[in-house]
Amino acid sequence: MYRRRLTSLPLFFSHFHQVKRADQLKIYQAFSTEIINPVESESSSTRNSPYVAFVLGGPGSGKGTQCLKIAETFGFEHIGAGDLLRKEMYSSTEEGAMIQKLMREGSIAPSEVTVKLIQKAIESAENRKFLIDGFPRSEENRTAYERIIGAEPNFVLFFDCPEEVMVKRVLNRNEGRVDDNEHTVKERLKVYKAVTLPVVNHYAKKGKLYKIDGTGTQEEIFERVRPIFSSLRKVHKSRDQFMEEKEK
Ligand SMILES: Nc1ncnc2c1ncn2[C@@H]1O[C@H](COP(=O)(O)OP(=O)(O)OP(=O)(O)O)[C@@H](O)[C@H]1O
Ligand SMILES: O=c1ccn([C@@H]2O[C@H](COP(=O)(O)O)[C@@H](O)[C@H]2O)c(=O)[nH]1
Ligand SMILES: [Mg+2]
Repeated sequence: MYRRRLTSLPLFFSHFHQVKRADQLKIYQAFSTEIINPVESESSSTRNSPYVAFVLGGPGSGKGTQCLKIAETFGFEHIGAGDLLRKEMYSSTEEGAMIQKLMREGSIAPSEVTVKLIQKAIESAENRKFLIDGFPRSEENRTAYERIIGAEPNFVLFFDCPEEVMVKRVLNRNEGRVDDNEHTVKERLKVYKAVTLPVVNHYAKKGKLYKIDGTGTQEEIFERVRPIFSSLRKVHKSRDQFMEEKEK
């Protein structure tokens, strides 16, 4: 009854119109944000389990920049997988040296290492709503997360951006990152196309992907992201109201 009532709410879809693509995948179009079969995952109905959005996109697509805005506006905890690994990298352990080498090469760290760091970050946060930025980067990362954490993400944001725009942004970043150079960016792009895009496709097929146009100014992009999170707020408000009524 509870689920039926929830799924009948016209929440996600009220300001999106449905269109059909040539490949017959149903998509929902809102401004320039594509929402591919959005569904509230089963696990999100458990009130105390963490609410997780993965944030994917190529190097320099603006994941970190948009995550900061989302976190500030909508009260999510921002976990940057790359940030966790960078912290580890400076820890002068053997693992740190291994991570530095991988980052310089633009390769992906072992799943066990990244997932354990993410797990620790989730467990030590008071917040229960998370943006996991830059993860999973491979199908193997994805299955390791599901196995270790025991859950799928509630949904996935994907910042879609042309290669030349991403490269320009990365090379202008100027934050002293070991991987912000022409050689590593090329390698990262290869890895992104070969290994990360299949993960994006996986979530599109599962109806969990929000594809966002990652071009334009930071503010323009955030206005494409905003309706997704505003809709979630409405979902949770309605759910809380429903539970309160039920408990009366
Ligand atoms: N819309 C934008 N227009 C111009 N510059 C941007 C835009 N969004 C982000 N930037 C800048 O581009 C650089 C890369 O952005 P950001 O770090 O958010 O990308 P990212 O997807 O997290 O990249 P990475 O995967 O390498 O961590 C940063 O210097 C950021 O300030
Ligand atoms: O899940 C992950 C995330 C990151 N890495 C490594 O870190 C760099 C930088 O990551 P950003 O998300 O762009 O900050 C990335 O190129 C990988 O080398 C990883 O291995 N696994
Ligand atoms: Mg980043």
